[in-house]
Order: sequence, then structure tokens, then C-alpha cells
Amino acid sequence: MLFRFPCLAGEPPNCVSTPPGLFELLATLPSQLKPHVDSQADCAFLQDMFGEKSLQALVKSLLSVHDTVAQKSYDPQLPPMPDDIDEDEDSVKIIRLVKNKEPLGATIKRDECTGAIVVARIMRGGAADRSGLIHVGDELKEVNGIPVDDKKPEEIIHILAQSQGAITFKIIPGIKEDAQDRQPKMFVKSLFDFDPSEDKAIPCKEAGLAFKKGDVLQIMSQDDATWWQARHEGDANPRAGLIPSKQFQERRFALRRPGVLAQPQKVSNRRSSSLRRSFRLSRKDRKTNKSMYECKKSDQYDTADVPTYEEVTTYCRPPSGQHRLVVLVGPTGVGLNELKRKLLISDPQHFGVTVPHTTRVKRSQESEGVEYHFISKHLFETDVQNNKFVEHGEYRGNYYGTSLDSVRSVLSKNKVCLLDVQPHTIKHLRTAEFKPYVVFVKPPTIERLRETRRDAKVISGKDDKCLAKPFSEEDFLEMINTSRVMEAQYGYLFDKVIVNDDLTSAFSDLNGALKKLETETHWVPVSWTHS
Ligand SMILES: Nc1ncnc2c1ncn2[C@@H]1O[C@H](COP(=O)(O)OP(=O)(O)OP(=O)(O)O)[C@@H](O)[C@H]1O
Repeated sequence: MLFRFPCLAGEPPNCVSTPPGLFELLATLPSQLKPHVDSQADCAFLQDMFGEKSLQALVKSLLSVHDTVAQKSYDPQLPPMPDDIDEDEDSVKIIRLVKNKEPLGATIKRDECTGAIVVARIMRGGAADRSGLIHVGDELKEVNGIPVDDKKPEEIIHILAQSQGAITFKIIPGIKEDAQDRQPKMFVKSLFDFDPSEDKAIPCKEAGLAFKKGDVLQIMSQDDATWWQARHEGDANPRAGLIPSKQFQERRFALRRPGVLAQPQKVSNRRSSSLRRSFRLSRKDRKTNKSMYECKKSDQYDTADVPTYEEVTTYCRPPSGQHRLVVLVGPTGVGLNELKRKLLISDPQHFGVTVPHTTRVKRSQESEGVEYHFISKHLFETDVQNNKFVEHGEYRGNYYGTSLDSVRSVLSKNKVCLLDVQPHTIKHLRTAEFKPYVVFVKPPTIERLRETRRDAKVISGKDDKCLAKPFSEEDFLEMINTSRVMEAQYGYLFDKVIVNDDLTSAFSDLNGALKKLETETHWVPVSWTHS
């Protein structure tokens, strides 16, 4: 039963502090409730309850606390207007902000031309921004009555840091820039790690926003060419932090590049030229050596491409829309084929793989379009010229390749196409048509590799005999090393990283991610959603 004290609602707070009135009110309540109470026992219970002294005392103290709070004024006490405002009196503003533990969210600098101390930046969502009283370009004249004209910015920051409670600013408002408010808000995926505490160039380390490769950031302001303001997408904290702008980060990266990239790291010593996996998939041709292909496309880092930020937007596959291409990458022997095989077995109607092309002669037990598409050398070369291949290579005088059309063919059957490629190929697949979801499969620790792969076999790339042999210690070390290099070089292109330790867990991790991909919203490059 819901009831309240009807005669108290809306009354001025002090009218309820007369105890007799309160006691009478409580005493009459049971009779007022009588029409709603069925039994005599309930009536007696209510009578007892409302007649109880302790309840009356409790209600009394509750109401008196309410009165005290209601009568309090929480408005800040503004100081009297200073009487030394003369010539500029129209343009001087006195602002009082109450300081709590949160920083003010503004930075100041000395204007190089005028020598005045001006507000350089207002952090979006910070205390100063939320107050709406301080703006970029405002000239700071006094802080807590102390003139700041002759002070260095650091001294003023010190005064601010020392201040407790309310801080009074005397400022001359600058010209208001509305342009920044009109800027569209954009989201970016960060393609590098950033730690402001390690950054020597940032104007204020405390104002920096740390992020990791793959984080989605909301860009709040790009007014400053060097330091943008951003916040983590979905973060409840509205306060923006400083991040290096795209241009600035690219410049810095370019300066650093000679040391880092002049010698692009090879993805693998033994098998870096291999280009194989998609070819091996549908083939019953188990003799095909995965390391036999010469990769024609550059295996080197694309130095023109500096990974900084990528503008992204949300995308959810329409229920009957084409599936996103699932791209698997990882070092040789990590278990890509094993995971792919498990997916195919789990739901053959749902998952599919491409049929590669080859110029080698068809064997008697093979059928066109099952193990391979068998085409002439001339046609293969024409298709290469016309960029029809995702990857292609040559082995023992024959060409092998995975065509874009073979990917389209799987997708057109409304299947999820599973494609494993060399990581440098990912960039060519990143189109609105394929909307690739890139899964990087990485090995666990060497100890776990030794334990889990005790009975496993790998096809050695060292010889030409294509024999499956137990993993050697060298295989494990190479797998781990290649994985590190791949992650460092191409990690910004990965949507999901799966550690293939226990096979069942890795499979369920992958399967779960692919299920979500079909129904949930994901961040994708904006260019993929413009038709
Ligand atoms: N989590 C795992 N635990 C135990 N054995 C595994 C695991 N994952 C894969 N294997 C085994 O490791 C071997 C190599 O796996 P797989 O052929 O799938 O590797 P791959 O990444 O496709 O490499 P490649 O393309 O060079 O063949 C296989 O014998 C496979 O059964």
C-alpha cells in the first residue's frame, strides 16, 4: 500500500516543526486509511504503529533535518565588485569558481605579441568548460586579487594549485570563437599507443589522454594543429585530454623513421616469401608445400603509411546483408588451418573457403573448381596485370593465387568466407566491399607450446620434401619471434587477437567473436559505410 502525508506536501518547511501538529497528524492517519483496511487486526496494527513514540520521534527529526537543509543557501557568495575598475570597466569580468579536487581544465600562456597572460586551452568537459565562463583568448588580469601581469605562467599555476575553495579571476574577455563548437564530433581508432607521461612535447602531461592501439577516441577539438582534445568513447568522464594531432604524430614518426624502418623487419627468416595459406585450404592436395610460393607483392613495410588515427563509425551488418570477410593471420604453424577446419566442420553451410587458381596441370583425381581453378599461364598473367589476385606466387614453374572473385563467390553464397593471408595483404582487402574483420592468431608462451604441441606436426619449410615433422624448439622460437614482429608491424590492422594455447578455448573464442560480428555493432572505417 502506498500512502503519503497529504497535508504536508507543498507546505513551507517550517510549518512541520510543531510537534503537537505532527503527533495529531500521525494519530489521525489510521482512521483516514480505514476505507482501505479490511480487517480489524490491520486497523489495530496501524493504530499501534502510528501511536508509537519512537516512530513519531523519527519522523520529527527527519522533518527537522529537511527544514535545515531546505533553508540553506548553496549559491556562491560573490565578492563585492572591485572599485578599481576604470577605463575598461565594460570588458572586465569577475569570475568565481569553486575548486574541488578536479583540475580546472584550462591552460594559460603568455601572448607573444601583447605579453598578456591569456587562456590557451579549455579542456572539453572540464570544470572551466562546464562553467561556460572562461574561454580561449580571455586575458587573465588577477587571480584571487593578485595581479598576474608580471607573473610567469608557472607562477600563476602555482597560485592556482595553492588555492583552496573558491578562486576569483579577473579577466578581460577575448573574442569568442564559436567555430570550435560547430566542428563535427568525430571518432577515430588509434593505431598506436600513447602515454602522455612519456611524451616530451606535450604542453601539460597531466592534461594528456593515454590510449592504446585499437582504442576508439572521440575527438572533441581539433582547433590546435598540434594537440587535439579527445576522450575515450563511451567513457562516463566528460573531460577531454590532449592527444597528438594526426599531422604532428606523422611528422614525429617521419623523423624517427630512419632508425625504425630503414631496415624493415622480416616477418620470418625461413618462410617470409611464403604465400600460401588460402591456397592450401580447399585443397585435398596435401603435398602442396606452403612455403613454395614467391610472394610478388612487397613484404616490406609500406613506409608511406604512418599509422596514427583512422576515422571510424559504427556498423552493424543488416540481417540479410553480405557477411564480412574474415581474415586470419598468424605465424606459420600457429594453428590457422586447424581453427579454420574446426569452423568449417562446426557449420559447413555457414562457413566457406576460397578455391585457389593454378597453372599446373590437373591431376587425374582432381576436378576443376574443387581443388583448384586450372587456368593457362597467359590468362594468369593477364589476371595479375588486372589486379585480380589477393595473393599470388610461383612454385616450380607454376603460378598459384587466390583471386578476389573466389572470395566474392563464397560471399555470394551468403557464407562467411574464411581467408588466411600474409599480413601485408590485409591493406589491399580493406574495402567497403569486403569489410574485413582481421583476426590475429598468436602463439602462447614457449612453455605452453612445448606442452600443447607435444603430439602435433608441422610441415617443414626447410626442405622440399613437404614432410610433416614434430615441432622443433627452433620452430617454436621462430613462431614466437614472427608473431612479435607481425604484431609490431601490422597490429594496428588487427580487430581481434586470439592466443592459440588450448585449442578448444581458442576455437570458442574465435567462434564467439564471429557470432558477435554478425549481429552486433562494430567500429569500422568511415569510408566503408559511404556508398
Ligand atoms: N592449440 C593447439 N594445440 C595443439 N596443437 C595444435 C594447436 N593448434 C594447432 N595445432 C597443431 O599444430 C599443427 C600446425 O597447425 P596448422 O597447420 O593449423 O598451422 P597453420 O597456422 O595453418 O600453419 P601452416 O599454414 O604453416 O600450416 C597441426 O598439427 C595442428 O593440429
